[in-house]
Amino acid sequence: MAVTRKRLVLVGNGMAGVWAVEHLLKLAPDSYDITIFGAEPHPNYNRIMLSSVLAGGVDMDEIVINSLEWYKSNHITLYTGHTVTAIDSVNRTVFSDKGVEARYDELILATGSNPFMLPLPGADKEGVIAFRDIKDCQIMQKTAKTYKKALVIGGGLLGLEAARGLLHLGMDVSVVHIQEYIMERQLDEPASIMLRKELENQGMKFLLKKQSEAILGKKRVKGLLFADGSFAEADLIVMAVGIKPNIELARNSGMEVNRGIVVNDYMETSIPGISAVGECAEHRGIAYGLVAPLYEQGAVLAKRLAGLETEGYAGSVTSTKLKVSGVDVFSAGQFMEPEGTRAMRYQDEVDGVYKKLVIQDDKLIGAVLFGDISDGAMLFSLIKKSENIKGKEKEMLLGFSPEAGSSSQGSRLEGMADDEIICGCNGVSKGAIAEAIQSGGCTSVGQIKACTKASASCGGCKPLVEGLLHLYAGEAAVTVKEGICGCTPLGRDEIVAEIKRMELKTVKEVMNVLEWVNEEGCAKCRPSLNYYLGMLWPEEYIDEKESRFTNERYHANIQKDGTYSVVPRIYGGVTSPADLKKIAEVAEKFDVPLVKFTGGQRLDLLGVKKEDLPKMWEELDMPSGHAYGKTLRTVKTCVGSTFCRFGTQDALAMGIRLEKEFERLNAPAKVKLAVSGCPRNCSEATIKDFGVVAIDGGWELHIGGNGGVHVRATDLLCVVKTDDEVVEWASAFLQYYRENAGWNERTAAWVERVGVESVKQALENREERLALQARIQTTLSRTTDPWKEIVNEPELRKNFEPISQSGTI
Ligand SMILES: Cc1cc2nc3c(=O)[nH]c(=O)nc-3n(C[C@H](O)[C@H](O)[C@H](O)COP(=O)(O)OP(=O)(O)OC[C@H]3O[C@@H](n4cnc5c(N)ncnc54)[C@H](O)[C@@H]3O)c2cc1C
Ligand SMILES: NC(=O)c1ccc[n+]([C@@H]2O[C@H](COP(=O)([O-])OP(=O)(O)OC[C@H]3O[C@@H](n4cnc5c(N)ncnc54)[C@H](O)[C@@H]3O)[C@@H](O)[C@H]2O)c1
Ligand code: SF4
Ligand code: FES
Repeated sequence: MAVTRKRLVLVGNGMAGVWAVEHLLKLAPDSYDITIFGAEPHPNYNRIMLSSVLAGGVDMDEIVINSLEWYKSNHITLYTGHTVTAIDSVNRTVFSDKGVEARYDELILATGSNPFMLPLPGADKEGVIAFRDIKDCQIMQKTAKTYKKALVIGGGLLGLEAARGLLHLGMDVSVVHIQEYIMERQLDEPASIMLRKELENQGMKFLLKKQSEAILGKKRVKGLLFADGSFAEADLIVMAVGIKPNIELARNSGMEVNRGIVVNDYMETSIPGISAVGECAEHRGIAYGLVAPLYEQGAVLAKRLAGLETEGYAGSVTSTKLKVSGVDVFSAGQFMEPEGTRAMRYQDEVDGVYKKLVIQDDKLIGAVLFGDISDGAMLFSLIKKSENIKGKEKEMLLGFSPEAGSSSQGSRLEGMADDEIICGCNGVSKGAIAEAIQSGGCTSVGQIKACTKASASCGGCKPLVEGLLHLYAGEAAVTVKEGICGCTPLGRDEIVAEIKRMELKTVKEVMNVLEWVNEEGCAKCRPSLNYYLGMLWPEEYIDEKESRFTNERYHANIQKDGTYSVVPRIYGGVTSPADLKKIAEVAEKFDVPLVKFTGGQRLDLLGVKKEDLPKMWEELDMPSGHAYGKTLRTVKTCVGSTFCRFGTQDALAMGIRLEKEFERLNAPAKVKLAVSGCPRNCSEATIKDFGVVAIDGGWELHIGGNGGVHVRATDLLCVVKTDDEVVEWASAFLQYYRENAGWNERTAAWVERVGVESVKQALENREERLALQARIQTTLSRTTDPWKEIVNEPELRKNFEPISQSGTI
């Protein structure tokens, strides 16, 4: 006997509704005759990816999720370009604006949201648009061909992604934001400031604390007037100031509505037979504006419509990732430290990294990451699981260690339930990915992406997808080599080789010739190119100061309160009464709040105002200790044979000689040395990048050590007899590291990656060593003391003057 199918009508051919239908078809393929109405003239597409279309990463035809063929093969009647204008819930019928009527047994409303348009005088002028659909995207692409100036109102996720896209299209873009800092709904102040600076580096401008008052122009927009009387020119205004759920149809049909269409845990509205899902739905007082919740809602709805048991929808914890190439920002859960919570922060201005974790009752409830978001997906999973994290807080803040990380991540992934969502953007569960690997034969992230769509949108889930690949494919997993950042598919070695081969001499030239995706580059590639060019062309390359981080630009370490610390060089940790007096006098004169000995045997003057830096350096008249940059930091020594009864060699003289030899050396990452006068090793030389330990009749030379978060003991490189040999080997090692490591790669990670044997082999031939030594000498001969340079150069001193209102720290 033929089964009678029920009639299912979906209003809204967008991501939420069609996903629920797709899921239903999997659970109960023969239960319903399905009709879909969509106001837009397209099949269902990935709205998220409009940002990537605008920014040039993806073509419009690549963002279609369900082709017309899909609707056909699933026997779905599709009415595109039809807006449903009325529902007769008594006779269970819907009516479209083009005269189509459709009867239903079950009706799903998935009408999404409308962009909120500020009701400003002049908002109806030509050139004033939102950013919500394909049409808006096409208008922006067309406008950029003839017009120059764009204003984006709203510095939230959407506004910033729109602004980045418009920059890519060649427009001059300013973001008008009502608050003091951007993305305040997702970020705290430090992360927001770091983000703004990075976007400014990419060419975006900001008008902060601006209340828009009127849009000026005749037929077409000419500019925007602000409440403070100021004015900004514009040929295009994009409003991105939030969204409001599209509830008109529901309201007019007598359904209970609030901000959204009110639904219960089973996505049922107040009228029997009518459900709502996605951005239009309000569940327990929340109407979401992201895709991840709609997959969770859609799964519950599909189960119920399929007649299966479901626990119901309990609400979603959300995370966001800004989709701007070259900028890594992540935010999840409650990031603003509500009462009864404690926060842990990590800020590294040298590498441009900021992390904040918010903890309540030993559970992670929120996180903000900037610069390094590789742990975002893992942290988000912990937030969702509400797992007890006592004792693991530091590991989480400082990053799941690369060595231990794979195994600890592996066990975490193993412990995840099969239905846990790994890719929030595309609703892909752990089980679906595992199946793609185990049954589908996927052996790379690319194949998993093609097979399941996981990692195809914002890319935030990629570390987890990679983790699952390694977990289930083991040695068969193919890790595809990645570019140094989102601006290029080229890796470090290819870039260095091309710079050499084509004799590229400036950062801009490298970006142009090697076809960077972002013309301006990003916080990762700009400083690394600056380093590679300086390393390859030491005699002609002029360092690009703007490619360096704050600390290296100001030659002082920025502190959490925005002041700086000053560390003069004290060779080998040996000072004199005269120098100590000078330091004390300067500290007193400039009211330095704290004077402290560092772990590297120097004196740190903390809490110095930026404008005082040049005057202090002038009065100190000592070389910079480079306590801030990717360069030689300190050479720690013990007293050695000069005073110690165990000492076999003069560790002090050796330490001072090495520090004088290599001070100011530019390196891929910071470099620390130490010299001990006997194997008791009081200067801890075996956790330094280059450690020298005296033995009877000579020196042991050690490499690749590290203290800090991921402690690594050194490997023994060789044993030498004379002091000159120590310097020769140290020179050769440091230059070989400079020429072969990736930017920002400490010697410990580098030695681990390439293997100590390969380093030994590269250095064993004396001729090679001398050639390396000659090259490091060339580099060192070009360096100057940065403090002196600034003290003697009035133009450079100006950079330290107090900042203007829109200036940066
Ligand atoms: C540019 C952009 C980038 C985004 N990036 C992200 C991101 O990175 N991550 C993230 O999580 N979220 C992102 N979002 C948000 C995400 O796209 C939405 O959360 C998601 O699309 C909501 O899906 P929905 O189906 O509820 O609504 P929609 O996608 O808006 O779909 C609703 C559909 O219903 C149609 N419709 C409305 N009323 C009627 C009617 N009466 N009759 C017929 N059809 C009707 C509409 O035309 C629309 O096509 C982004 C949004 C935009 C605009
Ligand atoms: N990467 C992503 O996850 C992503 C990307 C794009 C859009 N989206 C989603 O799309 C939706 C829309 O994004 P959105 O950024 O418009 O919404 P939003 O509500 O997140 O941000 C709007 C921003 O506009 C600012 N604003 C409000 N009124 C203003 C005014 N008069 N002048 C200047 N600024 C003003 C607010 O302070 C806020 O920061 C959101 O739900 C968002 O989550 C997500
Ligand atoms: S390392 Fe040896 S020489 Fe140096 S202080 Fe310690 S015991 Fe003395
Ligand atoms: S979470 Fe965005 S692509 Fe997977």
